[in-house]
Amino acid sequence: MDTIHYLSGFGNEHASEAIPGALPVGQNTPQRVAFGLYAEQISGTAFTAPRGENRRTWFYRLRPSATHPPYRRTEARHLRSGPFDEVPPTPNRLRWNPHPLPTEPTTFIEGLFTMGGNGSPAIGAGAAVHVYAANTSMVDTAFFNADGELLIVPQSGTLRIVTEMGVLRVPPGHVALIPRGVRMRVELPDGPVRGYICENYGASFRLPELGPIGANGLANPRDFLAPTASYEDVERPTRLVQKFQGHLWETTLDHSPFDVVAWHGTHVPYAYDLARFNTINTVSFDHPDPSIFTVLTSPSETPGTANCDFVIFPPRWMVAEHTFRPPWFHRNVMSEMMGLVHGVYDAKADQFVPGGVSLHNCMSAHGPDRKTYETAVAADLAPRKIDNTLAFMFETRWVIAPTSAAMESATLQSDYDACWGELRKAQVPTKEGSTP
Ligand SMILES: O=C(O)Cc1cc(O)ccc1O
Ligand SMILES: [Fe+2]
Repeated sequence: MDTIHYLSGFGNEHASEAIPGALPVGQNTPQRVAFGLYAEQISGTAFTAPRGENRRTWFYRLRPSATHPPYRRTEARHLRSGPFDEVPPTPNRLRWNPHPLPTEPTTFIEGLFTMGGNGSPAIGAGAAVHVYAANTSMVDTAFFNADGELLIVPQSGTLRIVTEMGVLRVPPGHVALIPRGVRMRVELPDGPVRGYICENYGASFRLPELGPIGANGLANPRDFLAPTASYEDVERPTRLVQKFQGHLWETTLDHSPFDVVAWHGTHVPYAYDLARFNTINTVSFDHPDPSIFTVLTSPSETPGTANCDFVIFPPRWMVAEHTFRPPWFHRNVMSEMMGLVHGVYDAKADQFVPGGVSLHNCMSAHGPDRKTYETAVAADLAPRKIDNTLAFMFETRWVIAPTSAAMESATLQSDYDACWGELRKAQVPTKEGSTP
């Protein structure tokens, strides 16, 4: 396994050079950059975005990215983008089993399968949810997404993600955040992989405000790790594939695009170990709203109403007294797509399995399944650790429309509704005069 060095801190102005002296000091674009390197800026926000939001990085590279022939359209297989209008959005609760691992050689790009989404890259709002399943490393191939950033949640198998800024190692239980436009090559050092992706068309993910929680807690900035510069001086034909307005385009370079010798900036990829999440929850009674578990948020223009939140349900102690401890029954204005990295999710005793997906759209009634309910109302409320589990949710202000491929997939469960089917009616004492 290669040793990877990281820089710590979400949103920092990071700087890294693979060769001492490659990074200009005190300015971005010297007349002549050291070693004849090319200075090139990538921006992830408008130049004039407020300081706290502004994201951009300066690369110092062997060749400018501009040296490429035209792109041509290429096949997108099961990768889709907004507008999600293939099938009418459904108010029904849906759940899918995991996608099988491929039997044919399949890379990360070829193994992308879009489950659904909202908004579109054309309007710069909304998010798509993809799953991936792959068994082959990308070789002499690079990918970037012009449509938004990618939050990658591995469920099985480790990803080694080579980016323009350096290398990230992302096993299950960790996540990777790849900013819009940044080139990546996904390698599978330990064999086949499967996982989830939130493709965010809106404002980039950031740490949520902490309000009365204070200055520490939830995901702490220093646990987000950016790569250090490492470059390839490779002159071999390389396929460069991009997703642009929902379609895949490709061109062929005569060199590796991972030729950045030094860089500095804020538009950088991160890896984050979800075990570092400082989970905060009730120590008295009642089950708080799951916003307490927000790792990252993409805000919309409406305060407090996210374009998309990334929320996790990690191992934690349950201590609430005189409380129904699992997630309650609810109908939410926000729409929820969930996945499970491993273990059992505390609202679903059965059939929500690692690698699976569930969808509960705006106002669709859901909550604990029957078995969870019956167990929880009968439970002795000693402190109990929910352990060996990691579920998560992409929660968004807009309805998530599934793709036609997701609706037609053999992985779609036909009997999800049945998990709430046999909940017994409450027995209230008969009140005099209550019958018409
Ligand atoms: O539906 C779900 O399982 C997600 C969820 C969890 C929770 O603890 C409270 C509300 C909610 O939507
Ligand atoms: Fe929910």
